Amino acid sequence: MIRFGGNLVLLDIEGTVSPLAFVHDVMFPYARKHAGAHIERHWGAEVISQLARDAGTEAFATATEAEAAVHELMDADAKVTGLKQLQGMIWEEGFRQGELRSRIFEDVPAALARWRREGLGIRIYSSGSVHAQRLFFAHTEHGDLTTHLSGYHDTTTGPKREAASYAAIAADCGLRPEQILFVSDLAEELNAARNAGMVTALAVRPGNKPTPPHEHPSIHHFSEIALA
Ligand SMILES: CSCCC(=O)C(=O)COP(=O)(O)O
Ligand SMILES: [Mg+2]
Repeated sequence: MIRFGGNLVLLDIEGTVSPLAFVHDVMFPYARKHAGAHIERHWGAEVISQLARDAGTEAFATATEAEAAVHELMDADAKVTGLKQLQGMIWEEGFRQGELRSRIFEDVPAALARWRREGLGIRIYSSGSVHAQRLFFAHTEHGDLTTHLSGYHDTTTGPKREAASYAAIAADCGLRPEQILFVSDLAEELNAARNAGMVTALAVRPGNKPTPPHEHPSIHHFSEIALA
């Protein structure tokens, strides 16, 4: 049990709120399958230029070349801004057409409601774009959960393994880092958050990869987070 005396819970998505398998076996394949057609429809858009920068080139000569770059970046599970924005745009179509519905762990809706009742702010920090995060929480198997959330952060704030990103989030929240509890499945992200001064907890969820030795308290269920 974690007794938290602060003001805001900051949550990662993959491996914390949602099973790793859902993101990797449903959402990523959906983006991969529709990338080519999406790139062709949005040829010339800023997201394609950003994608080219992510891929280390000035510009793509053809949509086929851009699609190949998407596949290569996705093979490496690259958490880069252009790819994440493009994925978000593709998922938007899936969510709106009812082909995608976010799978989240059973304890999440009740915990979000309880924390909000108790006066805690709840924000998300994920590599997925803010646009994708909003869609993800608006279309869950448990309904629209966005009413519980007070803010969203993605890689445009900074990489998730750098302390400066967490300092920037705290500043954006108008809070000191120690007033924020960050929950993630990755020790590297938690180390960065702790280096910025945040309180941390490792989410141990079914299907997560084993975590190397670390010094963060572990939780298996969000009911293990209680107000001090
Ligand atoms: C909006 S759900 C998709 C999440 C995503 O694209 C991703 O890479 C997962 O990263 P996280 O930081 O949530 O572990
Ligand atoms: Mg994660």
